[in-house]
Amino acid sequence: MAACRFIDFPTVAHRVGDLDALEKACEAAAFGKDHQTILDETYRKAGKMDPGNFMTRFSVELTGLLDVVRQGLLTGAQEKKAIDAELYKLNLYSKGAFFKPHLDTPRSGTMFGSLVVVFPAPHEGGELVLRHGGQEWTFDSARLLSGHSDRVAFVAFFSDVEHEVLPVRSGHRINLTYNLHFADATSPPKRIPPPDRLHVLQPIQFDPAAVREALKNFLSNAEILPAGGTLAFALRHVYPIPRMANPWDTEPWRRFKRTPDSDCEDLIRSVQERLKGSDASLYEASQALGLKPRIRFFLQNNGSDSESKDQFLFDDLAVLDENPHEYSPYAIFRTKEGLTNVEDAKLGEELADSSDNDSYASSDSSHRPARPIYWMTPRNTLNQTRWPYVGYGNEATLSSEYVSVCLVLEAPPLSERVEAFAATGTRSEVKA
Ligand SMILES: O=C(O)CCC(=O)C(=O)O
Ligand SMILES: [Fe+2]
Repeated sequence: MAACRFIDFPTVAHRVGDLDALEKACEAAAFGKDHQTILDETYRKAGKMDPGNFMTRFSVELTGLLDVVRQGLLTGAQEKKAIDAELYKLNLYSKGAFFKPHLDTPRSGTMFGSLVVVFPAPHEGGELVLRHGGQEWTFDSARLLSGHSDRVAFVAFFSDVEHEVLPVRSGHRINLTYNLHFADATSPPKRIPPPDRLHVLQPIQFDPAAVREALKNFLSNAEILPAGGTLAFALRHVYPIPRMANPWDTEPWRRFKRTPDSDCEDLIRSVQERLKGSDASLYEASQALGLKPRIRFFLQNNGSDSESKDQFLFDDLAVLDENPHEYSPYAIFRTKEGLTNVEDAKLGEELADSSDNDSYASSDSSHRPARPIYWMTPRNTLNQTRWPYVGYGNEATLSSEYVSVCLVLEAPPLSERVEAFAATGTRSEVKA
């Protein structure tokens, strides 16, 4: 059994002897790859200590940091939810240590992000570079902490943000990492206010008021879908959508399987309740504008014949008999009820459209015209699950079906929506 130690970070950070002792006490850090934990110094070179092997007086709750993180990362209903920071590791990077680009794999359905708190041991280099959606940010703890022995530097990010620690050039970079979870709904949020004069800056897409204005201006433009239409937005963050390793492995979906007499977890609702960051802002902004946003499943197919290229939006998984064969993805998703057959369309090239949902919804989707949908943010694979199947045409070919979740808005015709926007408070002007 490993010996337990008491670590006082602010002092250890400044006493060279303590730092050396800490370094010796750390183990080489491994990392997770393909469900295995491996040690590879070309990928990650750092020391680590597991939380069972040390104690510290530093409390992420008592510093008010959890509240700051909640306000900075979460919006809308999410922001009011209690979150927990689960201490994950102590990391120590000495000269030459680094950690190559990776994602922190969520370890449960409640985990949504990571928090890194860096202590004021002098160091140079060791920048944490974060990447998401083609953008890049640098968290330079060395610069933030330089000359301050009474500070910690922190960064929090969602689980779909790739990150990397650049090599430390001198000194020691010591941090604690935490897994961020949504806490059990029954436990009230820990209300510890952030310290005074601590300002949290939010990117604009996290601000529901700014998103609402942008969406309102866009839809007030008389050239945009004057007859109304369906707008779809890919979600920008990762939600716990079960993945299917192979077509026979439907176990991950079992808890969403509906039978005539058993209730099950509602996947759409659980995604909607977990919306975060810009996804939550968009949902909230659309609601505030009276646009009735919906999280829906989007199913597509890469088969070669035209029928199998069909795309659908739907809301619910199938109600199935208690028959083991019915666990097939085909049975789970092809509900054949409430499917809306859709096809990609481009703004400015709209067909005579109708905001009447029912004319496109059908129990026999192949004989109805496809409803045009306008993708406002490019489709991505963040919340997609895929399974292969053998398609039969002239020859048997291997095809795939994909299901993802997205946010869908039905824009009413121009005059109606402008009227609705006016009723939501602020005036909007129709731009010709
Ligand atoms: O040391 C850091 O800043 C990040 C560590 C990290 O990415 C991890 O432990 O997964
Ligand atoms: Fe990480």
